[in-house]
Amino acid sequence: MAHFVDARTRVLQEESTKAVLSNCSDPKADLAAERARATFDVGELLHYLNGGREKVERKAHFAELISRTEWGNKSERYFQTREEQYVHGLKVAFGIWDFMKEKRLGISDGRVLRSLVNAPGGLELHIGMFIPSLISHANPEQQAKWLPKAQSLEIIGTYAQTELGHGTFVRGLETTATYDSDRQEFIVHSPTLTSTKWWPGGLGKTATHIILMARLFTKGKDYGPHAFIMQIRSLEDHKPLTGITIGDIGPKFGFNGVDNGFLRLEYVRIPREAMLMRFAKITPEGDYVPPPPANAKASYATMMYVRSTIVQDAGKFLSMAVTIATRYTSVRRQTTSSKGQRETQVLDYQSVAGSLLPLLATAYALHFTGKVMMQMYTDFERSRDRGDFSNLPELHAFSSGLKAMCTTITSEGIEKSRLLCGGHGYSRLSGLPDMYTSYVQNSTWEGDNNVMFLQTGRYLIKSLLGAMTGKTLSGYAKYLENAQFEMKERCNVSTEVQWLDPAAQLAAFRNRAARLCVDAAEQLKQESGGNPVFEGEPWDNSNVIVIKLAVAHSQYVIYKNFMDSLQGIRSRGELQPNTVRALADLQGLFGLTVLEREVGDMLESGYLSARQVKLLRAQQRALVKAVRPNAVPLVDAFGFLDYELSSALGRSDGDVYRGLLEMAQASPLNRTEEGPGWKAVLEAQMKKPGSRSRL
Ligand SMILES: CCCCCCCCCCCCCCCCCCCCCC(=O)SCCNC(=O)CCNC(=O)[C@H](O)C(C)(C)COP(=O)(O)OP(=O)(O)OC[C@H]1O[C@@H](n2cnc3c(N)ncnc32)[C@H](O)[C@@H]1OP(=O)(O)O
Ligand SMILES: Cc1cc2nc3c(=O)[nH]c(=O)nc-3n(C[C@H](O)[C@H](O)[C@H](O)COP(=O)(O)OP(=O)(O)OC[C@H]3O[C@@H](n4cnc5c(N)ncnc54)[C@H](O)[C@@H]3O)c2cc1C
Repeated sequence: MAHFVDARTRVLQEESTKAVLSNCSDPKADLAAERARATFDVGELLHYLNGGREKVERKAHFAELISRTEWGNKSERYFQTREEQYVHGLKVAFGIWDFMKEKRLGISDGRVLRSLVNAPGGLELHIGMFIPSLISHANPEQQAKWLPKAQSLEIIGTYAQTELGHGTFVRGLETTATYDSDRQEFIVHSPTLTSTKWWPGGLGKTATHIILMARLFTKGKDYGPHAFIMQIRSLEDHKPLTGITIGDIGPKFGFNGVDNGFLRLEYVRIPREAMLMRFAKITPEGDYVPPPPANAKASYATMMYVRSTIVQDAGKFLSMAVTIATRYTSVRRQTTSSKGQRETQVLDYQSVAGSLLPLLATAYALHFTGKVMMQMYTDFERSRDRGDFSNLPELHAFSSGLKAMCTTITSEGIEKSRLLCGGHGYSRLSGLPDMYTSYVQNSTWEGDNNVMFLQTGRYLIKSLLGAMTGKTLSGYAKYLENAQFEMKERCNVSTEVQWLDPAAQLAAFRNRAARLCVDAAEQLKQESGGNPVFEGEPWDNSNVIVIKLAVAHSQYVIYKNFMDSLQGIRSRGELQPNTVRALADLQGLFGLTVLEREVGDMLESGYLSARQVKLLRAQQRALVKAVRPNAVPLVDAFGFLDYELSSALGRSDGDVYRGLLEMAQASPLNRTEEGPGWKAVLEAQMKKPGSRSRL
């Protein structure tokens, strides 16, 4: 009902309103002014990063269409209960599926749609691991039987590997698959409490089938973990099959639209053909045929695929967080130095810009590394299909370290972005809390980050030891051939501006990694009392330095990818000079920010002098300033749509306060004026006789 305000009240208020308006913020104008400062053509970069104008327009068209569907409507997004989230997540998955079928779209469009709606649900593992496992582990007959059913959603699968007792140590899995040659069947069983499968996404209430990772026993011998396909629920009434107990594992830190589940198996029989037999096989008589030695780790291939996609996506999530924080801190004004002056845009505070703009640069760095990672995985698949597994060790080392590095950077980056948004960053309506709680599991799943770093460190130390005996190295570890030379190297930068040279930055990254590799190998030798031992106590006692080495190597790789990508862009003339210049500033800012954080190692090793560190810091600060005018244009170039970000603070028009007020209206607490607590609790207590007497 309209509220009547009399004339006297209005007149009295008029003066104070005028005073407030004179320096009140105008967020839309602020954002427009930021865009006017661009030193490069935003459209050009937008199209370059997103694969061309046509793809950008296609995404906007999809967003327009799906935002009008029931499953694509995001207005209730932040107010759903867990059950609502779960059911909604399923509707989204099926909605996308049908949309793709109706419009005859391929997987790359599917990725775009999934990213636009951004509502992970019970089908994540079906798409992310069940189907990929069939493709990489099943033989042609098995693929012919299962893939059509999986691809038409006749069955829904997940990947059941982790158990209550073991996640990291895959060889320690306790679920058994014991071959019975009389009936040509496997008996799958959970022999202990700790063998209960725990965590698989979609297992709780959605999946009808699983890829089961279990220890294969035949003729009394244990052959370690292998992959099997089996049905767990009836296709008629969705109830668990005999001998199978399944359920949801309860609420989690985030990602609650997904029904991560538990599973117990009690002497369940599955046919011999349930074992995925592309590489290892079992004969009807129960003889085990191992995979060729070169692909002994072939059963781990799905994990490597997923790690590669995680690396590919890390940059996208960081870019989303940075887009929200950059737009918001450009329109957020706080504190004025003198009366009558407009308050300062918070992005102009050195403390804010100094944290946020390096994150913006990092988001670009991760974008380029994501591309390199996927290219490397695709190359591996091609050679694997020809029977050539020679690049598997490098792919494993590269994807493990980058998975750990990129997810650490992005997890921390989302949280830093949230903090930079002050109080409004704590509101779910900013989009940042949900982004954090549903992203941060990337540091744990698909291999805990420290464990993944250790895999990379192991590979690097072995490479170094090989090089010392004359072995030629290839790929990103090639620099270790010169490790002895690097031990004597000193940085030759003598002016601030020399730090802008990518070669100087790359040399520092490389030198730090090479020296750490030598140190780590030395420590491992000492712990081993001679020849390095890559397991047990000597290895465990060297974990800290090995992880440090893997971090340094991954940082070197990310920087090198950024540098090489930019060189490629330059030499192919793909972007105009102004755009390349803006990217070069980001490359420098990324490089110097990481080096600045790690100077301790380089001072300790003697590679850098205290004076060179001072010069480095000064140049890093100068680059923060250089990037500042392009901050909003550079996040605009990522091309996120408002629909995609679902953030009151990240709105592309800058109208953040209206955004907060409008989005808050959907809160279920606002359904009635008095609120749900009035009748249920407040009224009875507040009107209780004697309630006015004090405590
Ligand atoms: C919506 C509809 C839309 C439709 C549209 C469609 C759009 C499409 C959109 C797409 C949607 C996507 C959705 C995504 C969702 C994804 C969700 C992901 C969820 C994540 C799930 C998980 O979380 S699932 C479980 C993962 N669980 C692990 O990740 C365990 C880690 N644990 C280990 O991985 C091993 O345990 C560990 C440590 C290596 C030790 O393994 P180990 O003990 O056997 O080995 P050792 O350490 O002894 O090493 C012995 C030698 O093996 C070498 N080696 C080791 N591994 C190797 C390997 N992989 N390859 C080669 N070599 C390897 C090593 O380098 C040594 O080599 P060397 O001897 O020469 O030095
Ligand atoms: C949201 C989510 C979804 C998941 N989805 C699935 C799924 O679909 N399917 C599935 O099978 N699994 C799934 N997982 C399980 C996931 O893969 C494991 O949690 C992960 O691999 C880590 O294993 P863990 O939990 O046993 O940790 P642990 O190995 O117990 O780690 C605990 C700590 O010990 C350290 N540590 C462990 N081993 C070593 C070592 N050898 N050297 C040094 N340090 C070590 C780790 O660094 C960590 O700090 C999911 C997990 C999460 C959180």
